[in-house]
Amino acid sequence: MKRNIISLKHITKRFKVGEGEFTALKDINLEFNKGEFAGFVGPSGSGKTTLLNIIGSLDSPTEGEALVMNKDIATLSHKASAKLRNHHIGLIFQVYNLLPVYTVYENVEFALLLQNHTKAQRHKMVMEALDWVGLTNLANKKPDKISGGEGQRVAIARAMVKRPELVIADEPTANLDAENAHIILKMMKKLNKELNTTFLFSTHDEKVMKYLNRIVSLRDGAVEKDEIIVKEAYQ
Ligand SMILES: Nc1ncnc2c1ncn2[C@@H]1O[C@H](COP(=O)(O)OP(=O)(O)OP(=O)(O)O)[C@@H](O)[C@H]1O
Repeated sequence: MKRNIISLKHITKRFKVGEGEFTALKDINLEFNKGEFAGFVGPSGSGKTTLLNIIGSLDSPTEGEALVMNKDIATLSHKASAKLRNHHIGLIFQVYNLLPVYTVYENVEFALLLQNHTKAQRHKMVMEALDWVGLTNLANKKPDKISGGEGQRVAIARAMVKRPELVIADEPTANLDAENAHIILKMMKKLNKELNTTFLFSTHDEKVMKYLNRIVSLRDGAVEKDEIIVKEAYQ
């Protein structure tokens, strides 16, 4: 059965620019169900990151209602939005943002420290997440001793270790070569199928688009097209 996980109604986002305002999102209406593997595409400046930031409760809309896992992003307190992110949303960015003084293991474990797990539970969860991305052998390495592709795989493990319902990936392949891009996309697709995690991307990358089950095209802050992709090329 389909379960709604994101409901965006009449979302508008305006930024103050000098004395005036810039409208980055204009009346966005979209619904996403649990388990979707979807992406926002569109030219630079079309509003992809702004929209992902609202869905990820990193920002709030100026107008409209954004319900994410039944939580109204516009009215969440600072503490409640941090809790939503810490427990239910995994974030992956173009830059991996690994903490350089910690090992791969510790970087992934970090995502669990705000939750109430014992050290033994954390160990099991971190090793499982590193296993998902094929990096258990690098657990004790520092980020400067691993490659860019491996760094992004650690970032995926860090996002997935708390088994979030939703993962937001903003241009996750932008710094990767084609081979590494396909490796991480296959990993994310596998996690999407096995754990039914919902993935939402922002991308310019044709390689990413080939994996998506749904492509929402944005232009000038509005939805231009919303396509469900029936045939899955890489399955
Ligand atoms: N904090 C801000 N203040 C002012 N304008 C902003 C702010 N954040 C974003 N914008 C503007 O909103 C528009 C949409 O930006 P956004 O980053 O969402 O686009 P994007 O589609 O993700 O672009 P890209 O593909 O280049 O990352 C851009 O014109 C941008 O300059």
